[in-house]
Amino acid sequence: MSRTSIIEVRGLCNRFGRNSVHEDLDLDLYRGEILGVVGGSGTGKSVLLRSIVGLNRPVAGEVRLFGQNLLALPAAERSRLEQRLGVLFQGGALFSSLTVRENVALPLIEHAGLSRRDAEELAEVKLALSGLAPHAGDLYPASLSGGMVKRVSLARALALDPDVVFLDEPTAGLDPIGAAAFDQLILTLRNALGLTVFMVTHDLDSLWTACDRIAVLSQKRVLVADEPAKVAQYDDPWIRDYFNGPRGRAAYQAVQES
Ligand SMILES: Nc1ncnc2c1ncn2[C@@H]1O[C@H](COP(=O)(O)OP(=O)(O)OP(=O)(O)O)[C@@H](O)[C@H]1O
Repeated sequence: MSRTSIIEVRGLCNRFGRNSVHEDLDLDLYRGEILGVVGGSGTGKSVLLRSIVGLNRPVAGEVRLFGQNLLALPAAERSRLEQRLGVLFQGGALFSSLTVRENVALPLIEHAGLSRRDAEELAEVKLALSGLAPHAGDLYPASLSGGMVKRVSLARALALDPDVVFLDEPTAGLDPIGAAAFDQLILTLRNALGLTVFMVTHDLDSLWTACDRIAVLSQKRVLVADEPAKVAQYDDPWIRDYFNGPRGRAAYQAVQES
């Protein structure tokens, strides 16, 4: 099957003072895939995500989105391109003073120029798509469960009909049933909407259940990016411990039995 790369990261370098996070990192994201990004704590998974969506300026390298070098574009074109990306941040990053409906409507008002009324109507559609009950729109973020926060954040990430969604640890803090339901939601949305998904995760169940490929960050670069079964066999001490430790084996077994 031929694959179309819609995001190409080449020679990416990120440094914060003396802390070198990425050196010469390459990665492709293919149209329609769910890519899981894993690595030890502090290996730069979130910094990579932020570099691709334009929230972190790398010291060197290229990020090509849909064939265009993001970092070389004038601000207006860059912003247009960035609107084809939706982001679900760790913790949700919802505005606490706005209702759920207003949170999801905001990007539609600010970036798509919709009236408040139209934006709120469309927000309801996105909330339903993310598996939330109709009354959820009236709630404020403080009264939501962890699973609901993730779903509202997903609805907001989907507000502008992005081609690609970036999920930063979407199942962190959810109980196993909530996490499994979220994995299924991501799979359903990818299949129904043709989304491409970049998912930073520590969740072994998500990796085996939802991901087409896994990229492992180690030693400041992508050590390997391949199908889950191939990555699990890769000869590297961190990968061996991660996939073949008790939790890794249990997650693999659960997927085999399902
Ligand atoms: N804005 C920043 N200023 C300075 N250092 C930063 C900044 N953002 C990230 N870092 C550093 O970059 C490194 C990678 O951070 P990052 O959050 O990407 O790691 P991660 O792989 O996502 O970790 P975790 O799995 O623990 O969430 C860390 O050493 C972090 O301290």
